[in-house]
Amino acid sequence: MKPVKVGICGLGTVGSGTFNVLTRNANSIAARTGRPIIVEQIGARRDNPASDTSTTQMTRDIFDVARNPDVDILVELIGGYDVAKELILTAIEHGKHVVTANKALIAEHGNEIFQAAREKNVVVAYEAAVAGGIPVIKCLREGLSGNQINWLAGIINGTGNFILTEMGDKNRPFEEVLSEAQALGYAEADPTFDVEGIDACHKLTIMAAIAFGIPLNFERAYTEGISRVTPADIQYAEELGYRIKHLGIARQADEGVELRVHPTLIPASRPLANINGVLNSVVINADAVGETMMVGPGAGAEPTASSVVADIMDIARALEAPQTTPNPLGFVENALKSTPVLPIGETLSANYLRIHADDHPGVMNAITQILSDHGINIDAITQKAIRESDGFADIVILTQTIKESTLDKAINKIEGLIDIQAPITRIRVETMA
Ligand SMILES: NC(=O)c1ccc[n+]([C@@H]2O[C@H](COP(=O)([O-])OP(=O)(O)OC[C@H]3O[C@@H](n4cnc5c(N)ncnc54)[C@H](O)[C@@H]3O)[C@@H](O)[C@H]2O)c1
Ligand SMILES: N[C@@H](CCO)C(=O)O
Ligand code: NA
Repeated sequence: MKPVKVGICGLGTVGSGTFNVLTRNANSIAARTGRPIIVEQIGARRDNPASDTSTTQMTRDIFDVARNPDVDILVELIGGYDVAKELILTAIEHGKHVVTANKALIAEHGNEIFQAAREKNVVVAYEAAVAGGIPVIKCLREGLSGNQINWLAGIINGTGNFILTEMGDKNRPFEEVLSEAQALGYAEADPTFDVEGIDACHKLTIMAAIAFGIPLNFERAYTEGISRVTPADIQYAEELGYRIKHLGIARQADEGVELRVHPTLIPASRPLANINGVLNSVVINADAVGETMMVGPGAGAEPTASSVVADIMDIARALEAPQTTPNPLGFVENALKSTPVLPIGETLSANYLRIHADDHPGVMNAITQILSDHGINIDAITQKAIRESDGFADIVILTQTIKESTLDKAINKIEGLIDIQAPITRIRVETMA
């Protein structure tokens, strides 16, 4: 049988993992797709000692791969924006199908790339872009396609979850854990994407588009990272029966869609609160199925390659039995809705507040008075022992559900009190996730 020919661009962590899985499992892959899949060419700046590519055609110019008439599927694993986008558009222009793990590119330029693919009747597949090895794109686009999705929430950055877990369990310093995540191949080329929530927001944007049938809306999503979460917050949350996780949340609300990424207090008994280390997990709540949860490795060479290879195999099967090219978001052309993404101020949630305050009579009263003036109910309030020689103590408050913009006003007022050290730490609480 005529083989399906793949060109891999980028031979780093994921590129090398993909080469290894494709070659190691070649027999079982062929048995499943009906055609052998071979790596026809690799575009890379240098060899990678993790892969034996000595018998594979190599080029230093990745655009050779995009133009190679023998390549059926181009696999983009170089990362980044400009060159990766040009590479993918060139491959599409040459009639090639594309597989990518590049969530940044899909979230920010996917609308344009998908349009180009539609015009050329080729597939752009990106399972590896969201939650690494967890087949969550397939789950949303195929397995749950008969449902109306109500909300989804996920731990979708392995590096961030690894850092929060190690800081909480072993009290390890932030920088040390980040360096370890980089050495293990989990972190993005620019690790601020992991730490400041940008990577998670890319993934959330992609999932929300498939879940709600809306275009990719990265620039409208709200993003907050984990860099301001302290070991004290982790400990106080624990004392109140919560864990702090970095979540991406997409919810269908009455007036639009909520899209937000931020540290979140989750009741310790909820499944997502117990997803630790580099593991990712996504909970999906939908009208017919109810609630489903997927868990698995969200980063790393072979877990990510597992998804890249599955996309290659799907395309190989489609080449064997041609059908209408599937829309990358799973909705037919022109069926995407223009549902607005709600500004963060319009969203509702309960909140954890940590207020560093001068420890003298009346402070607690002044704070609770401001909250009450804004109609904010308090679920719990405690003053912690004085931690520092300045005589200041932490006051920890759990509010009931309130509109974000109302709480912003109250926080602003509290930060204006003379006895308060600004800024106040605020972490949203989710009990459903
Ligand atoms: N590492 C993971 O766990 C993981 C998981 C999911 C998705 N991703 C995504 O996969 C992609 C690749 O990530 P990675 O971790 O393998 O990165 P990496 O840095 O390990 O590999 C990228 C490789 O591409 C090469 N490259 C870059 N530009 C090139 C060019 N112009 N010509 C030739 N080679 C070029 C680099 O030299 C490097 O070897 C990124 O988009 C990333 O976001 C990574
Ligand atoms: N840097 C990403 C890689 C997987 O997308 C993470 O840590 O989750
Ligand atoms: Na995935």
